[in-house]
Amino acid sequence: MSHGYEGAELLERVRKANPLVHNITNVVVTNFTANGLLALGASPVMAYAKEEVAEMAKLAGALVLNIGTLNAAEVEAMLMAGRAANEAGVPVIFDPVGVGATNYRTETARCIAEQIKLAVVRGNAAEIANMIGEPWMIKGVDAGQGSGDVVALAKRAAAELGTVVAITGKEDVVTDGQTVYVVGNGHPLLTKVTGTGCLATSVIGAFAAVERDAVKAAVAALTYYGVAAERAAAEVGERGPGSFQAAFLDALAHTTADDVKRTGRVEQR
Ligand SMILES: Nc1ncnc2c1ncn2[C@@H]1O[C@H](COP(=O)(O)OP(=O)(O)OP(=O)(O)O)[C@@H](O)[C@H]1O
Ligand SMILES: Cc1ncsc1CCO
Ligand SMILES: [Mg+2]
Repeated sequence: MSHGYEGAELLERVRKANPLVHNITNVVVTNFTANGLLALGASPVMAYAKEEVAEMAKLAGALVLNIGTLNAAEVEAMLMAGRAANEAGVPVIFDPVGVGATNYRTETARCIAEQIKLAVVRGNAAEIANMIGEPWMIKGVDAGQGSGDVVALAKRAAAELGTVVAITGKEDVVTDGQTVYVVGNGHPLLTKVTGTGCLATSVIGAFAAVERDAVKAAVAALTYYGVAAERAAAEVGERGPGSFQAAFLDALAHTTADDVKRTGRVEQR
């Protein structure tokens, strides 16, 4: 799929299926995540109460867990939702926000990875390294980060976690520990809007809802996402992050399968 061809087909499947994506996510990105999923053509729902999360997770096409602003009640709800999703065969996607910054985050993330069968873990390089106890700077992830190192890190993480791992950054790396894909699309303005990583994780959820091969789903999602970002950046020109955020939501809605086919840059490593 060197030209994003398979990913293009998957984008059409997402839009046709309009999958329900159940998010238990952080308070910073909730609205942006819901709007991004709507723009894509999926159906977002946020539900956090332990009285309803299991029921909602079973209804959904995918469950997305994000520990960005975690607390004890929410972690309990995530585990309940995750177990219900696992029982119902609903793919669970995990975003280990800020793992390594505090012991609570690190312990919680590892607990979720141990107790819940995860389809994809999506984080930046520092978060993925910290998931498996490897030292990695929390800040300055992009500084001098050779993609070769990130590929090796992603493979180690996938092997240790027993799940597909997606590391985002200048290039996105997706692997099940064996096959590795690198997505070249994206734009630096994505790093100037909060929650673009979190939304990427939820978009992977929408693709995983219609494609059981989690590597394919994650590659297709991130290619589409990067292509949309490039389109938005071209539209905003010299204007800044605020304009980009709005243009990016528009681009998520307007980016077509054909755009992905033409401008997607995916290579197998
Ligand atoms: N330097 C860059 N150039 C192009 N695209 C980038 C760059 N850095 C990140 N991206 C893209 O930005 C999106 C978010 O990835 P990133 O790794 O920044 O997530 P994150 O650190 O979890 O972000 P957040 O926690 O703010 O949501 C991805 O689609 C990724 O490809
Ligand atoms: C800024 C911030 N703080 C906790 S979560 C979050 C959004 C990025 O994930
Ligand atoms: Mg993040």
